[in-house]
Amino acid sequence: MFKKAVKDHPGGVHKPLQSNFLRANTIVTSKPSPPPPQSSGVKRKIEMHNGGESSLGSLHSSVYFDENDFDDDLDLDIDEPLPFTAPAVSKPTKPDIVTYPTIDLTSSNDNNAAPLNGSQPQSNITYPELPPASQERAAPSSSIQIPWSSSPPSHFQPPPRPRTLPWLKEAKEEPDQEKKELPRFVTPKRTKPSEPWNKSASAIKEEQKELRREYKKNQKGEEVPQPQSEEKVAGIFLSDEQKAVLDAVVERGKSIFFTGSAGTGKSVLMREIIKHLRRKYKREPDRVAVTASTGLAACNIEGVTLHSFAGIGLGKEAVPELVKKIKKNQKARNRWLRTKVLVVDEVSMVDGDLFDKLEEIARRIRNNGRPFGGIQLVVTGDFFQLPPVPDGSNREAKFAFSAASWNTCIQHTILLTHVFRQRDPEFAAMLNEMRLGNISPSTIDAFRKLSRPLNFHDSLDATELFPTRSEVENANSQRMHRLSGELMTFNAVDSGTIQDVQHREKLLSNCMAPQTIHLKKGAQVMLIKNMEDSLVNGSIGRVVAFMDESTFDYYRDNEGDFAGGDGNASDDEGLARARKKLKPMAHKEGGVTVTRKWPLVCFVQPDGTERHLLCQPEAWKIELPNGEVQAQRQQVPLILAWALSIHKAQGQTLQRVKVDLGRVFEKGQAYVALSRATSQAGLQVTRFEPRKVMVHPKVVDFYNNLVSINQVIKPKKTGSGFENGLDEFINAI
Ligand SMILES: Nc1ncnc2c1ncn2[C@@H]1O[C@H](COP(=O)(O)OP(=O)(O)OP(=O)(O)O)[C@@H](O)[C@H]1O
Ligand SMILES: [Mg+2]
Repeated sequence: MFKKAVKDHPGGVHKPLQSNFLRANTIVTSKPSPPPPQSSGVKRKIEMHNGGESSLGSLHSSVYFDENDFDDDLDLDIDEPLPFTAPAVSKPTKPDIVTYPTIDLTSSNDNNAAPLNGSQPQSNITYPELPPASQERAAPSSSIQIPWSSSPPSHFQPPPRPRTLPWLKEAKEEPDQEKKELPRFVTPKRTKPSEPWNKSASAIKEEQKELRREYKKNQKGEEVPQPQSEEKVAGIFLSDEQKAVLDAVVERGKSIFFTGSAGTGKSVLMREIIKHLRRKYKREPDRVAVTASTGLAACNIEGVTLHSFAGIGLGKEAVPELVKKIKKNQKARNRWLRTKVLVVDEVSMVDGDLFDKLEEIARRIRNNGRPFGGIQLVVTGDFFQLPPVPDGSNREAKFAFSAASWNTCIQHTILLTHVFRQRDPEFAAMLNEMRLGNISPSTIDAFRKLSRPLNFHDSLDATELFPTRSEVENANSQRMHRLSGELMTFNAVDSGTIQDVQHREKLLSNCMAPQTIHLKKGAQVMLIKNMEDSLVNGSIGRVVAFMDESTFDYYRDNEGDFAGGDGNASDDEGLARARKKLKPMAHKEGGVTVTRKWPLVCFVQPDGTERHLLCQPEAWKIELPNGEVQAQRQQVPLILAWALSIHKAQGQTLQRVKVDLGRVFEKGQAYVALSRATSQAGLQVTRFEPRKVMVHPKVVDFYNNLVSINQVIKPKKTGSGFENGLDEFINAI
């Protein structure tokens, strides 16, 4: 069957390279290969890493090392841009690796894998006669409401305990919190903000009565009806292609690299995979290691960096030394021994040499000759986005797919094709051209037209994306200075098992939440946690007041839409009046204690509705696979959002974005910045120059050589999709 497919589609077949034995690589794509791009920017010198002498004897010498977790991706929010080098036109080279249609559809058992140094196993290849995947059928309609955003799975969980009225705190705990809708400090959706603080005295009295009634009921043990939050975080409806990857990873134990352009739901899928893997290994949670290339990306999925997981410090030494180092570190050694599945997010920033080192370390420490010591790899990222950070030496960074062991470790490469972020197919196509560095004149024109200022009829500005941290800080502090209100400072509470405060701070400095955040009324902020289905990581809003929980509770329940949204003087008067009214009542009922004030933020939804959220501290964790929380930060879930670094914006979905391409200097940066936008109407691009859209030629080669499953499977005459649905699709990978 496979031979037949190959015969029918000879162009789709490439010879595997650099592989000691055949492993299957299945690539599912519906995109035709783009022409080779013009390469530009700094030319990278690629070196192949020699793993050093790998005498096994040396593994047993006794050198003691501490666990040395260096996590620092501050450098990614680069301080100073590198000088821009004129683009050098490079001839497309032969790819270092070819992901090839040597599809091992029969092998579902990893135990069959041969040792790296073993002879080449017989390729046992069959190929199903399947029509190509129907993306249209597979994916849910792109016009459905997007119910979630980038955040770790725990953020979708309800808050730890239900809200009770402050003076009912002593009331007995609800026996089954899971079953209840859990309200948060959030107002219901409203289309129009009404006048604030317009509560009449009689209404207040009525409210007092109601509260007393509820209090009495509660004393009698009756259930107090809790205010219902309008909607819960919606369930996840994965598309068929996402489900296929999930199944291949969780049920079939495949080592997978899934990729796709920005907004194809890689992060959503990865969170779902992690959730399922955790469920699968719930009795042995340390079997699943969740890692990412950078501290920020790791923090976003509540994992650790790959360096931290490996216990290799900066990982500069040769493999034998690193192995010694790990063996002397009981915790790190155990991690290597216990791990069954290694999740790696944002792999585009993982250095290829590091990948090879880790692969060899895994085989040696685990004393297992299979690829990556038999560990199942679940890897995701988009190599057209940010590349590995150069390590400071003259050596240029090398992509993970250029690692010698990449092809042997990754059994299947799957390209997600349905773009969820941009519902407008024309805009999605423009971004895709940009991604591939192959921009047509009409697309250049269309991008140039986006230089006009954005015009929205609310108080929110577009978030400006900058390549460097200093530009971001300047832009945000200039805007803060223009605001006249009182400056409120929120300091994080940090904790964790790492006792060395400096080390812990260094880890936490990569966290999205800052140690200290200064806010004023009127400040534009971004929510950095998922709170409700419409208040998600990436939602942009404006601080309208600072208030304590009781004040918020009271007015949420009474008036709901009390904050006018623009932080003007009448709000202040209203707030003062409200406090006056609330105080005597509170004391009468047994003591509302006026606690700390938190920022009240008015978020404007894409449909124009407003939600108010009292932003109280949330937690960010850096957690090892065994559950040890190395570092934790509790902070209000906000950052200033007039400006954001491209590094911090990576992975985000933003409704209004402004990018000056004149400032962009790194490959992939322009694409990352522009692809955050959900629509052309919400994107302003200035100084658009095709030469600023820099794409690494090696990345283009890599993706060009991903062979479409459509190319090797002869479509059935009857239709373009898999006739028997998902099962067929899954069987094809
Ligand atoms: N199956 C799905 N159904 C509906 N919406 C989805 C689905 N998968 C992802 N989305 C939405 O699409 C948007 C982009 O998803 P996500 O951030 O996971 O993409 P990504 O591939 O990780 O993008 P990037 O490469 O930019 O990080 C998000 O708003 C997300 O909620
Ligand atoms: Mg993502």
